Parts: sequence; C-alpha cells; structure tokens
Amino acid sequence: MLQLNQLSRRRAGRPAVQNLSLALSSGQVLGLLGVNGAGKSTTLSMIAGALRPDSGSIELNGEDFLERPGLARRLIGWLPERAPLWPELTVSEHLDAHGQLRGLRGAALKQAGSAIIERLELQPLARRLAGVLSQGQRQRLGLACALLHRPALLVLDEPANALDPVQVAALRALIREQSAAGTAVILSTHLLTEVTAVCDRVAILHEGMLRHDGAVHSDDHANLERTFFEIAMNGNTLPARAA
Ligand SMILES: Nc1ncnc2c1ncn2[C@@H]1O[C@H](COP(=O)(O)OP(=O)(O)OP(=O)(O)O)[C@@H](O)[C@H]1O
Repeated sequence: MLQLNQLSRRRAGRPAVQNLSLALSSGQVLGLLGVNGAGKSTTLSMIAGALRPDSGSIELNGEDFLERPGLARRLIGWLPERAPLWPELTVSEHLDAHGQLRGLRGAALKQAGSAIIERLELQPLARRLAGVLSQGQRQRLGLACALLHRPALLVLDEPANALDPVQVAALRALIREQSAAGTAVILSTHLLTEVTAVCDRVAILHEGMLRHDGAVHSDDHANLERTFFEIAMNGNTLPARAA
C-alpha cells in the first residue's frame, strides 16, 4: 500500500535521506532503526506529507502521493516525534479539532472521538487541558489523534517515548490490533525490544541510506542487535533477508 521510490532529502545542506526505496503492505508492521541522525524522522515526515522530498516519489495505494496531498490527510495517521498540542485545548477538544481536519463531522466525529477515548483509556483525562498533561499522557493523546480517523497507514515516530511499562504493553497490543485489522504501520524506535515485540519487518538506516531490510521474529533479538551494531559501528551493508 506504500511504496517509496528513490527518496532523497537534504537538510541544513547535508543529505539526510539518500535514494531510499521501501515497500510496505497492508497489515505489515515495519520498524525503522538507526543511530541518532540516521534519517528516521526525516523519512517518516516525508511519508506523512510534512516534508517534501528533493527527489523520488511516494505511492499510496498506487497513487502518486506528492501530486495528491489530500491523500495523506485521509489515509495516514501520524504521530510525530513531539506531538504538537495546543496547551489551552482539552483532550476532547483536540480530538474534535483533529477529526474536523480530516473531514469528520456531526455524529461520525462524536462516535470516532468516543471510540478512541475508550480504546486508549483517556476518559479520566478527557476534560483536562493538554498544557497540564504529563509527557506520557501527551504521547497517548498524540496517538489518539493519529488513530481517530481510522487511517490505512500509521506512521509513528518513537511511539514508546515517555510511556511507562504498562503503557508500552498497551501500545504493543494496539499496534498488533491495528495490524490484524489491515492497517500498515511504520514506526521508528531506539528500542530493539520494540522491534522484536511488534514488528514483522525491520529496516535499518545509516547516514540516510538503507543498510538492511528484512524479516524479524520475536526470538531474533540477538541477531538484530548484532546487525544493528555492525551497521552502526562500521556502516557495513549486510545482505538483507527476504521479508
Ligand atoms: N529541522 C532540521 N533542520 C536541519 N537539519 C535537520 C533538521 N532535522 C534533522 N536534521 C538533520 O537531518 C539529519 C537526519 O535527522 P533525523 O532527525 O531524520 O534523524 P533521526 O534518525 O530521526 O535521529 P534521532 O534518532 O536522533 O531522532 C541529521 O543530520 C539532522 O541533523
């Protein structure tokens, strides 16, 4: 459902992502790994439509996404690295605003808001101002905003950031549930355990380039760690395994 073709983007005069090609099918969960500055957030921002590539193309369900920016709003749910929230709006008001931006109105908007508040157990926070939420609570609100309109593709930039162990377990369950319902998920993380826990594929970026793309299994931790460190230390390209 998602195809990246030779994407490149420079930032501050340097290549941040170079000739990146990747494909993702419905229901697949892809973990994006890489050391600090490897290009993960730049890649996810381009997929979410927030940053335009200098060259290359992105296809969503076979359509050229860069030519049709409305597609992103409809099909993609994005949790950026720092969820942008309005401090003076409550949790419920955030959900209303996000829903309206995505074309939800009236009963459909109300129903979507109630469903996501219930699913993410946000009821106790619904009337609280975003400005007084803890970091983990802000992250959960960001996740709720990303999921509200039932996107076909979820783009999550370090979604486990600031979450306590209970919430990390809840996040894993949520990602599995989304995947089982056919939603494609791409997430960046620094935690190899997150990748082996929820991803069925892993891509490793180094200096903006794709160095590894392969299947991953829950008992693969040692292999994944070895691959990650070899790439991080040497910039080696390891042979990718079939996804
Ligand atoms: N807003 C920005 N302005 C200029 N350069 C940027 C900006 N954001 C990122 N960069 C640069 O782009 C490159 C890739 O950064 P990016 O944030 O995509 O990496 P990352 O893998 O997400 O890193 P981290 O793990 O630290 O979040 C880096 O060299 C970084 O300095």
